[in-house]
Amino acid sequence: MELSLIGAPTDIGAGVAGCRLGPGALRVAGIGRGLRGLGCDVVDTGDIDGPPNPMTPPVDGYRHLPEVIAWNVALRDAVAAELASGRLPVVLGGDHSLAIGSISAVAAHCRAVGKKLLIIWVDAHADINTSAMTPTGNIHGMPVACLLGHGPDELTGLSDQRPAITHDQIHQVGLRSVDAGEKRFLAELGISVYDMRYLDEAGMRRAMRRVLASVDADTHLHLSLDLDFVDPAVAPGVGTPVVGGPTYREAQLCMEMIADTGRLGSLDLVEVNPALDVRNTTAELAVDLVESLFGKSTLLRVTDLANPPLG
Ligand SMILES: NC(=[NH2+])NCCC[C@H](N)C(=O)O
Ligand SMILES: [Mn+2]
Ligand SMILES: [Mn+2]
Repeated sequence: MELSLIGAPTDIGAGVAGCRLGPGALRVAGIGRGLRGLGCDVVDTGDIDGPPNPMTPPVDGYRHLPEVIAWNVALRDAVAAELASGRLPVVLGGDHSLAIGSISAVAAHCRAVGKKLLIIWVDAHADINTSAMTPTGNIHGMPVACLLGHGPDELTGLSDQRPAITHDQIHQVGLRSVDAGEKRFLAELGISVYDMRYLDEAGMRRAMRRVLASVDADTHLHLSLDLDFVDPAVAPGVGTPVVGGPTYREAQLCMEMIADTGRLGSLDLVEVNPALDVRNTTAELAVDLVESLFGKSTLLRVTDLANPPLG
């Protein structure tokens, strides 16, 4: 597997500063070393560049819109370049607004090469706010809406077509903090959601079996991993923690089941906030999860799409 790490050191879309330090923390936690240890060919392309965070209040429902656009254009181009050279991009965020640029590039690439794109959005939040319904103006709460075509033109138009993706190309897993407007919008759009109630009742395994049911040899899986997905007792270094998340083991199972498909094509690692963390715990957790995602397992397991564990 040939991977490219792309650092995006910004918290431009978040309400709390700190995840601009995420790429450095993930490197210190050994993301490159961990992946090389699994036999991956890893190139660290360094950090992309963008405007500083002015920490100003929202204007017309968006905080830092021009700066969010600039970061996402730069990231879109960096992700597109790695995909074009046949490498799997691993975005080291940065806040979750970066998924707009990252997934816009991935969606265009999949159309160009004739692959089916499926996005697994693993998060405590739905991130599907619009300027009309956002309680904060923070654009890290809006990337899913933008990718589906609901948002400012500069953010909905970053792919080869608008919208970048359709509602049937995304599954959301782990949700437990969804704003009132977002609840209505998710239902109206018919988005596939495996919230904590579902995970409590059916378990991570059954949820992921459903998420991955349509995956075949032509599928490109994109994982957008917001570290606030995991319970804050395990992942304290995030800007918008929500109690009652998946355990370490449940998060690992989610990653292992994605790994088993062999179809992971791109990855966002976002919302690690070292300024709020405890001894880099959350970045180290992220590296652990990523290792599982790229095939680390306790035993030698032989798995394939037609023959998944436990049938
Ligand atoms: N990527 C995130 N951590 N998003 C948190 C969003 C929180 C809240 N729903 C908002 O729109 O402000
Ligand atoms: Mn979140
Ligand atoms: Mn998020």
